Amino acid sequence: MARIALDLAHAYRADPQQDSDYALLPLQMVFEDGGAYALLGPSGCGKTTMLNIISGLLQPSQGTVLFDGRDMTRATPQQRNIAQVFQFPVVYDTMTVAENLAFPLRNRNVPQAQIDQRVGQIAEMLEMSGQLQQRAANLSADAKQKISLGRGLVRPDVSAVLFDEPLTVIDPHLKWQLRRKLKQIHRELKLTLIYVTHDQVEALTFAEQVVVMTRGRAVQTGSAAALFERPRHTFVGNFIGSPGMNFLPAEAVGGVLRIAGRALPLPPGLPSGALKLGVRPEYLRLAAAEAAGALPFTADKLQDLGTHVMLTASAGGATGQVVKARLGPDAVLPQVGAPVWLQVLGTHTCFYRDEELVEVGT
Ligand SMILES: Nc1ncnc2c1ncn2[C@@H]1O[C@H](COP(=O)(O)OP(=O)(O)OP(=O)(O)O)[C@@H](O)[C@H]1O
Repeated sequence: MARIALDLAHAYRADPQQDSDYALLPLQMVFEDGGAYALLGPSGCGKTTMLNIISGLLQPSQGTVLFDGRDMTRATPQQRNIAQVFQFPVVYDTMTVAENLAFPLRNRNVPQAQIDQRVGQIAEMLEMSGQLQQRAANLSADAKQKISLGRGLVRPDVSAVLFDEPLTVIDPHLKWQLRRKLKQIHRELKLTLIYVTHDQVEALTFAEQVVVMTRGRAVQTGSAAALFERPRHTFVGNFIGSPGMNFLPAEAVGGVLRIAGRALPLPPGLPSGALKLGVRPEYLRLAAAEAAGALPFTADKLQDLGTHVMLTASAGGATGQVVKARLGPDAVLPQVGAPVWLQVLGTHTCFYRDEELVEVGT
């Protein structure tokens, strides 16, 4: 296992001139030894580029990759001792499941007794013990991908195991089981795992630390709770959560907070000027008319989602801003088309300037 430190940037084109020429803008990042990380972001944000730079399939156009303080920037994947699991199964059809799992160990002349022990352990973790003697050729795509996962995890001495969207081909129900399984495997094997995905549920269930990326930038690294509670960037607020955070344009001026033509009490510590107020649907509560920290909206839509009702409401005035509020079972539901007051200020409310979080004591 290794502590992996990146201090680099990458452009696929020579002589990059502007931010958009970079697949990865200059970044510093550390993956601690034994940690479970996810790289999360939309298509094209640079996840695979970062993964390939860690594995050694790609050399960064500038900067360094350190493993335990050693410069590995120019080292090959073999020298880095990395295991990789890709989107699609990489298995030998003519071999049995056991032979496939043993392959990475046999390649490194690990003694047979150790191979048997480790293959048995991994097969048990992946619930494949009953299939060890079956030929891989006869297995389903799901089972083959489980073998690929097992082959990635079988060597105890790797620097890290890298996963590139490994559950894409997996049936949705099994996917859910495997996500939880991988988390358990991480706890038991204590390998450094780095997992690329564009699926927030996958990232948040699997990883201890999620690196949220957009357009070549790692905008926040944090636990699921931190990304939910204190998104450091509006992109994170919007990308994490379903639906994402609500944002309202605001202005701190003359000792008040102006939003949608109304003046609210100014939270302490907030700098003056243009801001965005961010509040998650989970924290946007119904309020009494004219309550402090609340704003009037019009109830546009109510969706009963079984465990809760999702209210869609719009602010009056020039902004016409639309927000979503997740109403609990005790909420007195407004009539569609009727005015509704929503509590926008509270301990969970965040403020953003130039899309970055402003730290305040609300
Ligand atoms: N070999 C390449 N040559 C030129 N540009 C590339 C190459 N690979 C990726 N890019 C560009 O670099 C940027 C980042 O791509 P990357 O594949 O790292 O993103 P990603 O987040 O992994 O996306 P996806 O989820 O679609 O795989 C994109 O703009 C992409 O078009």
